[in-house]
Amino acid sequence: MKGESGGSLVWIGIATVVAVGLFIYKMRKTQKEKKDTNRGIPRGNSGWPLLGETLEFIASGYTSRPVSFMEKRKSLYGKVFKTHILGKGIIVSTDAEVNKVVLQNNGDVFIPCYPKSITELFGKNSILQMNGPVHRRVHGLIGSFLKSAQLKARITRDIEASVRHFLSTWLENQHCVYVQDEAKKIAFEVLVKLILSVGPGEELNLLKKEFEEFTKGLICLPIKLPGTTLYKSLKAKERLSKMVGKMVEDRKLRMETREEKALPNDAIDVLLGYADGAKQPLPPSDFISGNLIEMMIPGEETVPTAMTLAVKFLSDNPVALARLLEENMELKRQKISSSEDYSWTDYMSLPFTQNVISETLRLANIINAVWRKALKDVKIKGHLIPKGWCVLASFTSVHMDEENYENPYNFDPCRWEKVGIAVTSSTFTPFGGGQRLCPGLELSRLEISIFLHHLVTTYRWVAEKDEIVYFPTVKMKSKLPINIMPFEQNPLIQTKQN
Ligand code: HEM
Repeated sequence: MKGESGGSLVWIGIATVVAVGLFIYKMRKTQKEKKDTNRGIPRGNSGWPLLGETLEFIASGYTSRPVSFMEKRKSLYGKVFKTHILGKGIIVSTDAEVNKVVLQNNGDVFIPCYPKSITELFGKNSILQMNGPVHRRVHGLIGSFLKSAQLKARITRDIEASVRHFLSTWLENQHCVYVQDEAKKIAFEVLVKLILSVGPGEELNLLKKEFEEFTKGLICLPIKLPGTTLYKSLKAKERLSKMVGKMVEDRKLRMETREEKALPNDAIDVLLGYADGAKQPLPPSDFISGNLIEMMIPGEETVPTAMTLAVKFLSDNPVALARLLEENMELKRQKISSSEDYSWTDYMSLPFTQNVISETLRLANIINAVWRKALKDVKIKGHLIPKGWCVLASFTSVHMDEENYENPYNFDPCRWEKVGIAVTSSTFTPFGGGQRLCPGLELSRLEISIFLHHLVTTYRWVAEKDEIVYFPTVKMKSKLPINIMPFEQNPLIQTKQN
């Protein structure tokens, strides 16, 4: 009896301490929030001690409406609010105008601030962590290379070759293929050729193997102990750096002995030309190889995801698919009758196809937001973002806002007919904006366009049931299996020919 009552007293004591602790914490929090609101810091909730609102944030990523976390807070506090996620107090903006100001004030007011696993893996030389003149120089070099006329003709042929090659293997696999895997094979091959001039073969396979291990660590717990994802990922990055570093060193030697200055052939040449005109010393090889490895990420992540989701949305929307097919068949017929090769412009001027790509990028939200840190106190539309705070500019919220898009959850490529081919605007930012606007924007559109053209004019397909998952990155849960049959059996085409 005595023992039991003693035990109860201990529990009552613990409960009292916890209750008093929580009361004091809540009091302090309320006082701090009042002070923050008086200063002009957006309203919001910092959630539980240490955890903040992280669990709710992550849980929303596992639902079919990942934007629900933002929507709930937007309805309580307005379009710009305060929260505490992933170990940081942050200000979230779901407002297109605020996002625009954040994107356009890169370097002097805002600098990128990414989760620890990403900064750890990318290292200090990453373009995502560069600022000021070095960033402008590297961004400019990559951007002009990707837009150069000489590259446009070559890359169009390279993408066509990869797409045709992989599509031709599809019927070998008992007519069932996983679109996500196939899209990764195509996009990685294209990008590695563009960046390192490495074509199909053993070297490419080894790079792909190491690269897959490396990207697994991009979003994971920041624990660097043997056996953890981050540790394995860092080891893969070391091996990749060795391989790519050797290619850079070989190229440097070849460049030194070359008499005439040639136009850059790949991204190695581009970054080795860093010092040209800028009167700066050549950056060390690990700077160059780190940036080259980083540039390969869209080959494994963003571009294949866009290709896969375009197939998913089209499979669910036969009317849009029929219009896409009609437009692409017309181009194919023209090319067959004139015996001309396809050009960059042929693919980029297919209006409905480009609208399908815009709508896919809007609805898929592959890069759902960018993270920035304020270098000084900044006031945007009356909201104070204090020095040192992070701001998350949510692209998903803007893309899924009824104020910006009618029936935002519908896949409707026709909505873009009113605005023309959308590149980027304050309410459409799949490729970011301002000084960090993605330099691979046009290349991505071209690649998706070539893939869709050859897919719809080569095969018809029936997609198996699958769903999109949004966390940690956008993916198809079962890699989007489809059952394909050759184009001749396509009833849509037969109708057209009759
Ligand atoms: C559908 C495909 C793609 C999407 C959705 C995408 C999206 C983005 C976004 C949102 C940013 C801005 C990040 C920020 O502001 O912090 C960005 C930056 C960047 N992207 Fe892409 N991207 C894609 C494809 C590509 C491709 C194919 C390449 C290159 C070969 C590429 C290279 C880059 C680079 C180098 C940056 C860094 C720019 C800088 O910080 O100055 N991206 N991308």
